[in-house]
Amino acid sequence: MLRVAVPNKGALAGPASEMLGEAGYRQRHEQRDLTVLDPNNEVEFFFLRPKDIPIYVGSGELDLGITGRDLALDSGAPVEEVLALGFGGSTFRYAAPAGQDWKPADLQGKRLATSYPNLVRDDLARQGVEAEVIRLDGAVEISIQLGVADAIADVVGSGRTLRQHNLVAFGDPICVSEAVLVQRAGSDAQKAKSQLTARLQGVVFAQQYMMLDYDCPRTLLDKAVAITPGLESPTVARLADPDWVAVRAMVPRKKVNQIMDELAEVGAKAVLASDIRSCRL
Ligand SMILES: Nc1ncnc2c1ncn2[C@@H]1O[C@H](COP(=O)(O)OP(=O)(O)OP(=O)(O)O)[C@@H](O)[C@H]1O
Ligand SMILES: O=P(O)(O)OC[C@H]1O[C@H](OP(=O)(O)OP(=O)(O)O)[C@H](O)[C@@H]1O
Ligand SMILES: [Mg+2]
Repeated sequence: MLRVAVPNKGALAGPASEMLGEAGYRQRHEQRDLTVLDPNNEVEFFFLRPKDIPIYVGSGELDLGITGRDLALDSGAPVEEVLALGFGGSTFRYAAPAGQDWKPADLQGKRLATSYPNLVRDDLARQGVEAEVIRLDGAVEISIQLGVADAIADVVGSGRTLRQHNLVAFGDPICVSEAVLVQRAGSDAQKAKSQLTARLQGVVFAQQYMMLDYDCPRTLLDKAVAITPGLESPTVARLADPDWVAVRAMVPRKKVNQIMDELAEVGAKAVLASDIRSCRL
């Protein structure tokens, strides 16, 4: 039985469970359930705090876990990334009161509040800056106005929380994070682990691509295929009208509208874009 850790709360919990559901795994119905058995797939899921997940996986108690890259690094646990999952994207940054042009060197001798003390200490050491690191559990952005810190290092998503507290981020991001699937560093390749990884990879990939279908005059096919080369090569099917063909190709989701414009420009008709739920390449 494969044992897999999944975030039980916070920013990663919902998307992680959705992705596992999309990959065909049974997920919990009750928010409070701490375990779910999926006997058909021979997997047991453990719903844990995302911060604790690297500890369980690093100790070898659990085979795989979903957590944030930033949390995995801060934990210092011996885990390695198997797959980046494409959700929970954030940066981890220094921030301080607006109105001054802050640089990391300005942190010398200052009090710096954070929930990720190891990540911060490592970065300060790399930059040769000595600062007092104050460890807080959350709501770090308020610590400056409450007088316990001069600057912070915290997760930035949309940037809204920083703006609300009149703080500005500065310096290069300490970490560019997203949700990741981790295993114990150096652990063996195992069939059950590879199967779960491949299924998640299929969902991650499907979310990055869309399927395009369109009709195209046979004389313009080469131009259209150059716009939508597909992964291997697009599928081209005959239509009842011998002068026309139907084309089907996967395209990167981010470029889909631009590609549809280009196809329309070369003379394609009935251009349809649809979501892909999962795929195996
Ligand atoms: N606003 C956000 N946008 C994107 N990712 C975020 C955001 N907030 C947190 N994350 C990511 O989610 C992970 C952990 O955050 P989460 O809020 O789930 O845990 P936590 O803050 O430790 O728990 P708690 O909320 O109970 O204190 C990190 O990897 C972080 O990068
Ligand atoms: O840039 P934004 O989109 O505003 O998001 C960033 C905020 O989100 C997270 O907080 P969370 O909700 O996890 O609360 P916490 O501080 O208690 O962990 C993070 O710690 C920041 O405070
Ligand atoms: Mg949080």
